[in-house]
Amino acid sequence: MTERALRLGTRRSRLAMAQSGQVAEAVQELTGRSVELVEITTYGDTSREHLAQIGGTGVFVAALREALARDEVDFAVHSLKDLPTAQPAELTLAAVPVREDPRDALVARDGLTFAELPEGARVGTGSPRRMAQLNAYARSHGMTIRTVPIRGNVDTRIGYVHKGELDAVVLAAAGLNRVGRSDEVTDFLSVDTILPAPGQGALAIECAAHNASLAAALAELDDPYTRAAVTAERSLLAALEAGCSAPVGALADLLADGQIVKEMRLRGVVGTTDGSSLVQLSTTGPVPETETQAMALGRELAAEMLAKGAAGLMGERAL
Ligand SMILES: NCc1[nH]cc(CCC(=O)O)c1CC(=O)O
Repeated sequence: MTERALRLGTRRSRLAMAQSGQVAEAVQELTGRSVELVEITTYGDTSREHLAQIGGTGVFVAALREALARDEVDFAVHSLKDLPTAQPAELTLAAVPVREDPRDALVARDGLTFAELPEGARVGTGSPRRMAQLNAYARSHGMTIRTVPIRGNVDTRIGYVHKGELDAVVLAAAGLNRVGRSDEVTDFLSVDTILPAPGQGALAIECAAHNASLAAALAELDDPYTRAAVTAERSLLAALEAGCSAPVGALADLLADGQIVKEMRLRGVVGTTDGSSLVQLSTTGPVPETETQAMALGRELAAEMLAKGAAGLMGERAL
């Protein structure tokens, strides 16, 4: 008996197709079953409103999840940073593969780096997190930049620079890599300066909770360190009671002594979009071995950030 093809639900954007295509190949290799891509349009793809105005989290994710719930597809691939922090009981986060480059990247005219941007440079980003940190960095380095809210897919955003409408745009390095446009990057923004969104650069592979055999097969693609890191980052986000459009950056990484992994570090930042105030803190702990431990690391840092006034800085977000 030949088993039917596995149906992978995907958004139609170039980025979604690229990441779904890569996962489809890996799953095909793993299971020996063919994988068919099923295209699904989400509200986040069709709306021209600014992401912060569409409101709530998960605009890119909801339609894929509905298709999973209706059994129209067997599994779905999401950008982990687009996933709401609450996991629905009927779905399993079957795998979090090894994370790609988590950094934000600058695509600027004339090959400019961020430090080389001229006085008053117009920098496009729709992300309050990026605005807050870019403006804070500029302030502390005596630069003046103007952040300009934009949205759209990778090609649209890069287009603003090529058409001369903006001096630069900021995008996730991982997204540019996945669609084969990393050659456009003129500067990679260090995570020491600009913390990425929780989960940035990581993928989430989700299937129905009742489909235990598929979940077990997909789990082969899981990377425990990436999963622990993104779990801590998302736990921080949830404990701050912030969503994916909030000005929150977070990154967990491993601290090693030579080859020996010693601890996990979690860094977090919250700020006002004008960059006038930031709360930026870091904590370290033993490398989490369970989801509970990873979540505790995130909650611990959130409590410290809230004690330093983080909540007051998130109030202005437009929802
Ligand atoms: N918010 C949209 C989004 N969701 C995931 C990525 C790509 C990178 C990733 O997987 O983190 C992007 C584009 C961007 O932020 O530039």
